[in-house]
Amino acid sequence: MTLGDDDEIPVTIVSGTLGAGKTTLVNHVLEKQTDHDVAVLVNDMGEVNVDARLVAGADDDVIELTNGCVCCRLKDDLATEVVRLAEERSFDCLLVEASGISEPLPIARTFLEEEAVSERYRLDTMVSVLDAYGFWKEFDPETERPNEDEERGSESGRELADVLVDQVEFCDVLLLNKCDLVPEDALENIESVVRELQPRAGLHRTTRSDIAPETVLDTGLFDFDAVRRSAGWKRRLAESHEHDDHDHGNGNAHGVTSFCYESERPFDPERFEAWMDEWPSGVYRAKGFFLLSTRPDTVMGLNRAGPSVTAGPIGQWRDDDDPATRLVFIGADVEEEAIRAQLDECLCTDEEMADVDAGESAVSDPFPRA
Ligand SMILES: Nc1nc2c(ncn2[C@@H]2O[C@H](COP(=O)(O)OP(=O)(O)OP(=O)(O)O)[C@@H](O)[C@H]2O)c(=O)[nH]1
Repeated sequence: MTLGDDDEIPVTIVSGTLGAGKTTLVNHVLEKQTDHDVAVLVNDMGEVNVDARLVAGADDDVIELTNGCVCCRLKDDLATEVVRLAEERSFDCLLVEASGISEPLPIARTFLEEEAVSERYRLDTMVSVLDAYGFWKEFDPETERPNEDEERGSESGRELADVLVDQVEFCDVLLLNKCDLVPEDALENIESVVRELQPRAGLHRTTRSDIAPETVLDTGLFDFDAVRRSAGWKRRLAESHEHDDHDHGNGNAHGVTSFCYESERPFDPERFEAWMDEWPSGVYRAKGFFLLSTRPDTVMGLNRAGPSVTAGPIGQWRDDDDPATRLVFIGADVEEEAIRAQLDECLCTDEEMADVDAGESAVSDPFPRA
């Protein structure tokens, strides 16, 4: 059955480099939109899809695709899931959040070329969330780099920059995010570089991806013919066909590796905070949630991307939850075994647990309260 234009569900694909602010944007849109019933599909590269939990209202409206990159390894899953979604429930917009290592073009192709998908969906808006702070450091040779950049390693930095160029080139709406961290003159420079790469897109400066939902939902902005005419698109389309054959779904794409630390035993707040202050080299992205001995009922969230760190309560564990720490670490040359051992050292000992249970613990809890 071929559906008419009006029946096709508009699709917004949100892409952007690791930690740029994609989940923040999705949450923002879900919170603020009133005109549309939005379904969300999130893809995360770790074995645990912490993004699904970090998206507000994650219960019913968020579909997860885990343990791979939606642009290659999970491509068939993506097609199957979105077709199933359209058959099972009615909604009037689909928001796809790609993992920070996904390239947007192969995802777009699923919506354009897979018949079962394209007869139900209409590719509507390609959104790129750009980490203006990261872009500033990557492209401005004058910039004095903070220590953490040296930790990232130049090779992976270069490869990530390639992905970034793709993301700037093929989008309809571009959020220049994290503007709070970048000085005005640098922002002007970035804007002019971005304009050269992509004169067609609507460019918006944002902090915490704060933008009106109608800027990214059902905009009608995606224009395949215009995009196809650009030389870059043809080249990338050819490359992305080749790219189908290789798998970068095991957390080793673009020189980036990841692992997930899990434990049902809570952290001692003082030791865990001290460990966070030290921070392991090579890790430039971390996210997920953790247990603290002092707050057994609270879901504590950790989100770190470059200089942005938040660690604090994000909710209460529910009855059907399985409380545990699940932290995903992403970076270049990440020393997984050493980090696991350090985190194990932060876990409460049996004695400390007994003190906490008996209400006799003298430990201080430096983390923020709700
Ligand atoms: N200072 C600052 N921090 C921000 C801004 N936007 C997002 N963040 C923080 O950056 C971190 C990463 O944001 P997310 O929305 O999780 O990023 P993401 O693109 O979904 O990350 P991945 O899915 O891992 O690629 C979080 O700690 C956010 O609170 C911003 O405009 N300014």
